[in-house]
This record gives sequence, structure tokens and C-alpha cells, in this order.
Amino acid sequence: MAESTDCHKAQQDFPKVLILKPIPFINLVGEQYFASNKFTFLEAYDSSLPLHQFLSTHSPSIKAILSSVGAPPITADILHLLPEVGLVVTTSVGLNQVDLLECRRRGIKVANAGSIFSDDVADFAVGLLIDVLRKVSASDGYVRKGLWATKGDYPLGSKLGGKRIGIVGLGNIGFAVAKRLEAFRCSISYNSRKRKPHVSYPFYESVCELAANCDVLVICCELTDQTHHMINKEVLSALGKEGVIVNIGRGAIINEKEMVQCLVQGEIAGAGLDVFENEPDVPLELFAMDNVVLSPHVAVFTPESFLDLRDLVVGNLEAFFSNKPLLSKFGDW
Ligand SMILES: O=CC(=O)O
Repeated sequence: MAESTDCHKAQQDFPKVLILKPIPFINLVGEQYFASNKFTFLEAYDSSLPLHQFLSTHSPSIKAILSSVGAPPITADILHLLPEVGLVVTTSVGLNQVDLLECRRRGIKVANAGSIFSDDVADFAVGLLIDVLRKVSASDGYVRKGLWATKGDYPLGSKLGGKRIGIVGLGNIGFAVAKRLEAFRCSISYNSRKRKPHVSYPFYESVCELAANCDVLVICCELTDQTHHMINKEVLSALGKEGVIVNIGRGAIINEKEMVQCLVQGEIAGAGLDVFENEPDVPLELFAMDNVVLSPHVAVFTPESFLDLRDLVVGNLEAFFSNKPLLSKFGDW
């Protein structure tokens, strides 16, 4: 009894890591796998207190925040209530939910999921593209509805090999997509913030020019103020009537209204979309389109790589609480 009280007391003394929303898919490994003897989690979503009151009550003990996709944004206002916070760690690769400028200003360290999911996301991007071009999901629906027997053959899809692929954002994920599609004998070109030294793929400084010279655009970049709605009607028109867009980045990189309009009017040929502007809401018009493949923001990982994620997140937190270098530090501050 004395021992468990001591143990309980010791846990209470551990620095706290704030979680604002349950970690997506944590059921894959169970919450106890995220445990450590260096910190404990403080779950704001379990409290009956309004968030601001909860944060003010616990602020002296909150030293780090664990954030994920779909969790409330880590804004300057939230950070303002938490003067002791020195680290924001995320289970996501994307950091658009974190006010990075404020983190930099305050010297709060940031660590994301690094390249842990790059292969999974790239596999999924290629899967979406093959599905759109070869009509895999649409053919599946046709067979399941019994239409093969009553209406005959389903229209053939179009060939992947030889397609000109434009990668928007040639980071870890974009590069993994490019490598896979090279193996399908596609030609690759790209747009990125800057030309990559040592990369031989043709580089286009303007995403519109890239689109005009490609059959497919695969969106792999981060969502930032600069990339918000970067893919608009002008870019989609440049991609053209035979063009296909795949998005495994963030919904708001594409102007969704303009994309839907282009699809409705046949100004592009199809889309493979894992991400949307207002998840989990998906524009209703897309539901009726056989040339569009939809998925609920699941490209990111598999149960196999979720275990690596667990190690990375816990490793980053333990490194921070031991004053050691982070495992997947983001930014130069
Ligand atoms: O979308 C998922 C991520 O950014 O990890």
C-alpha cells in the first residue's frame, strides 16, 4: 500500500504532457504503450472544466504538448496560457495545426513525425492514382451492383505507364511517390519552394507551368500561408481535361470549391483525394462521381508504422525531459 502511494506520488510529480484530443488510432497499440517514467499525460478532453479554465488550473505543471491531426490548433492564445511549455510534439508530419511563428518566438521546440510515414503515404498516393486511372473502385461498385451481368462491359481505364507526373512538394513523401512512379515508367517533374540540388527531375518554379506540362499532379507539400489554395482553377485548367489530381497533403492546399467545379464541368478528368478542406465534411457533389476516389485521411500510416510512431513520440518526449537532442526536431530554433 505504502509502495503504491509512493508510486502514485512519484507519478504526480512527473512533468505533464498536455493532450487536447485523443491520439487517433491509439487503440492500435493501447494507451499504456505511450507511458514513460519521465512524464505523464494530462488529458484535457477528460475534464469537465472549460478548456481555458483547465489550462489555467494546470499550467504550472504542463511542460509539453502532444498534438495530432484533427486536434484543436495550438494557437498563440493557448500557448500564452502555458508559460512553462518548452516542447510541442506531434503524431503528424504536417504542422499546420501548430502556430510555428509563436513557437519560434518563444523558443518552444517542435518535433513532428519526421519521415516515419513517408512510405505508407507514398504507397497510398500511388494506390489512389491507379484507382482513378484504372477505375478500380468504380469497377468494384459496378460488379457489386450486379451491373456487369445486366449492362455488360465497364469502360476501360487509362494507362499509368508513360504518364507525366508533377509532384508538388518534393520532400520525403514527394520523393517516395516519385521513386514509385518511376518504377511504373512515368516521367517525373516537380515544383517545390526551391530547386533541389542533386535532383535530376525537371523543376518548375510555377505550379501552373508544372500543371501545363503534366498529366497528373500529386500534392505532397505542407499546408502553409503560401500553399493555401495554391491549386486553384487556373492551375487545374492548365492541367487540362485529361488531367488527374491526387491529394495526400492537406485539403486546403486545393481550392476545393474550384476543384469541384472543374470536376463537374469536365475541366479535369478525375481526382484521388485523401484530404479535404473541412474534414470530415466532403463536398456532396463528389459522392456521385465515378472518376473521383475518396478516402478519409488514412493515407498517413499503417498499424505497422504506428509502432514506430509510438517509439518516436515517446523518444522525443523522453529526450526533451532529459535535455537531450530531439529525435525529429522541426525548425532551426
Ligand atoms: O496527415 C497526416 C500527417 O500530417 O501526419
